[in-house]
Amino acid sequence: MKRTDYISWDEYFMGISLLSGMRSKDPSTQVGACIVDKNNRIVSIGYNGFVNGCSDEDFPWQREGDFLETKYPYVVHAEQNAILNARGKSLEGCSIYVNLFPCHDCARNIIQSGIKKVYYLDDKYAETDSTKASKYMFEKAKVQCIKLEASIEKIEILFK
Ligand SMILES: O=c1[nH]c(=O)n([C@H]2C[C@H](O)[C@@H](COP(=O)(O)O)O2)cc1CO
Ligand SMILES: [Zn+2]
Repeated sequence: MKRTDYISWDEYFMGISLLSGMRSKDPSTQVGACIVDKNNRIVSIGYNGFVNGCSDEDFPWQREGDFLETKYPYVVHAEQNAILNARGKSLEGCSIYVNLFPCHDCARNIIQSGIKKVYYLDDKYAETDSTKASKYMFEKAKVQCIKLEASIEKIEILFK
């Protein structure tokens, strides 16, 4: 008889996004993204981090202050890293799993890459203009946004 406590596809892919987000050095918000094709094959993964060549030792993780002294001009968002990590492979008809609702810049890139579904968990910036713009564009571009209700509280990964 088969196991009954196995994780669902949604839990698996969102779990991979959350695990990828654990690689992020951002002290305030860790985001992970996992792009999956129609056959449930993982096409690409990413998390938020500074651009190549810009070391975490030299660049600031600050949120406030002079723009150039904050993380914002230097950090690549998880969704965009996932899209770029696909290295030009077609993402047409794919889905993206991301633990935080995408900002307007990620939304533009998601739409242009041909991704048709966005699965997310948290929408903590729902009140911002950026998120409002994302939702408006997703709606117009017919990209479906699906909030995954946490069916399980945690997934434990044991190394021993
Ligand atoms: O779509 C997104 N994808 C993504 O990777 N991020 C990252 C960029 C930053 O490192 C962090 C947001 O930082 P903060 O919550 O401190 O403003 O999350 C943020 C968003 C949306 O805000
Ligand atoms: Zn973004």
